[in-house]
Amino acid sequence: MRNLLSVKNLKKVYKYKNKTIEAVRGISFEVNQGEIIAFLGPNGAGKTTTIKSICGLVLPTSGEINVCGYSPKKEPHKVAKKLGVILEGNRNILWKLDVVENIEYFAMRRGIGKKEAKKIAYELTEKLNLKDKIGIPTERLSRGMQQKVALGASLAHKPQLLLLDEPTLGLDYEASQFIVEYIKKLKYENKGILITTHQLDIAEKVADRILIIDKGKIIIDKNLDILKKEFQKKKLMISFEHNDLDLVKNKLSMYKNKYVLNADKKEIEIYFNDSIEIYEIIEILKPLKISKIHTHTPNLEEIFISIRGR
Ligand SMILES: Nc1ncnc2c1ncn2[C@@H]1O[C@H](COP(=O)(O)OP(=O)(O)OP(=O)(O)O)[C@@H](O)[C@H]1O
Repeated sequence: MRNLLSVKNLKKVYKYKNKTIEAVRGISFEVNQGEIIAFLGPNGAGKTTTIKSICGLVLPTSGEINVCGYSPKKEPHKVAKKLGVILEGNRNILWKLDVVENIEYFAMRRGIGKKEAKKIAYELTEKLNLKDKIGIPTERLSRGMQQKVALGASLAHKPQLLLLDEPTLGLDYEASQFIVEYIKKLKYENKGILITTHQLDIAEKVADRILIIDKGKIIIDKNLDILKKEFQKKKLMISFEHNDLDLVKNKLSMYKNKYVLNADKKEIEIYFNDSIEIYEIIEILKPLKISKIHTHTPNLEEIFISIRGR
């Protein structure tokens, strides 16, 4: 798998009036071909600063960034040819131009000839389902359509690495779904994609790997399936042949903070630290006629909440 982006020990300190803000505090990560990474974190965690540093829009305080072999600081034009970017708020499109003109314009700006740029523009317009919007200035399109235009513009020069900052922000279900499916297809064109979002369901649908940043530091960098498995281990659901959960309550008096009773489903959810503890709990509950023990696969939202809770 070829490496498309490497970020090493990136730091960014903003100075504003008398204040210094450590927005990014020494982060390192990589993006490879055919990989979609969800870059998650609370407001102000440092996501946009990182993305802007990769694009060369923010000058890092220290650290190294390498995009397909080039440095954003020393070789910005070469980096621009390899990178497709959607920044928050669609700033990479021209509002008076229609979809074809936008894509054509951005393709030519990245060095593609006029004839080829036109061809790409029509192809992408078709793929993005925007053919019937040709001739309409982008400012007159809906938010979802504008976002498709932005995606088209970011793909105009066939970049290898895509940085998408909140690509589905403010979009309805259908438009978000379209963008998600489109992004997934790009992975099979061997592109590498870094996507920031606060919509954890979107991250879960699209990502192979989860990168979580908090207060300028990476706290998680893991494959989504592995992350789910790790968190899965910590919770078990146990149901009984009867629905007398008071019996269960009495038996578990020693483990008061470890379980939640789920009366309508006749089951308990047990949170445990290690296999010894869960073995002990099961031994205690055995006489109450357990009918089923099953694990729960957490969704990304549950994982995120539990990481933040730590
Ligand atoms: N130009 C700037 N000057 C001063 N401080 C800044 C500047 N840009 C960002 N910051 C600060 O840097 C920190 C990180 O901001 P950043 O926009 O990178 O976070 P984020 O993770 O993208 O947040 P959000 O999810 O809200 O978009 C914040 O404390 C922010 O106020």
